[in-house]
Amino acid sequence: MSGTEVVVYANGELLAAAAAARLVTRLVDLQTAKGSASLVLTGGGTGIAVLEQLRRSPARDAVDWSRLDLYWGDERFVPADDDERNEKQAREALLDHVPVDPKRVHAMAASDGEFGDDVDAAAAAYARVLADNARPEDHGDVPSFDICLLGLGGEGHTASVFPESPAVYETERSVVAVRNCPKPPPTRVSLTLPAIRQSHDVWLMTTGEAKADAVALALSGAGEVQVPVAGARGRRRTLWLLDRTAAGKLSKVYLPPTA
Ligand SMILES: O=C(O)[C@H](O)[C@@H](O)[C@H](O)[C@H](O)COP(=O)(O)O
Repeated sequence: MSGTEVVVYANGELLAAAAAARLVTRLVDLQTAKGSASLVLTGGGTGIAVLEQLRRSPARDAVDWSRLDLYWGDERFVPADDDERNEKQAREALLDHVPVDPKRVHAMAASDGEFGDDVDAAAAAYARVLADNARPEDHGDVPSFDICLLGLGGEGHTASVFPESPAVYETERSVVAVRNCPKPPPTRVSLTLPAIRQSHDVWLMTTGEAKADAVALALSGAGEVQVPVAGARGRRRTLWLLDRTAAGKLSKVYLPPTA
């Protein structure tokens, strides 16, 4: 049974810097223990801010970037050079500045890629990428990601899994196409909650008062259909990294003791 932990930071910038520091430490520990590590990246302002802080970190290159397997939790189904692409934002923020192994960077297809505008084919192809990278000890078609980074929306979405959406009801497939997404761009590819739950660690990172209700609902036992982020749990650990405003509606038990 995984443990849920909540850490609250004074502001969003401190959250991003601290999350980047946590990532360096955790990735180095994993690589020391087992020779490699796997990390699922997220889109969104907080997720990209963490990558930017990681690029600027003096400890950045303690990570052996050549032994890191990189995936995405979701992707906007737009052309590869579209600024809305999570992959493009991640490359500009970090990946183009560190010596990752291109064979170990597993991006989701773009709408001008090999599948054209067929978002279902793009989703199915990514499911095959996950299956190809799963090992026997993963007991299925999805790797047991070491760390899955996720953001969340004010109505409780995570990745591109939205409340009451077809994606949130998916129990079999690991990756699905998302259409008419409430958050633009409207067409996306996303891991499903069962795939996210393959992760050893899930880190939920968010800031801002607009997220406070979703955070409080998810941490007070809300169901995943209405609050999908409530279903984003790690097998070993579920870590919530929040700024004070996003934590503003949590019961005192989660908040740091007042100084
Ligand atoms: O591709 C996406 O849009 C993200 O994966 C999405 O799930 C994001 O993480 C949240 O919407 C939070 O975004 P913000 O951090 O910008 O609020």
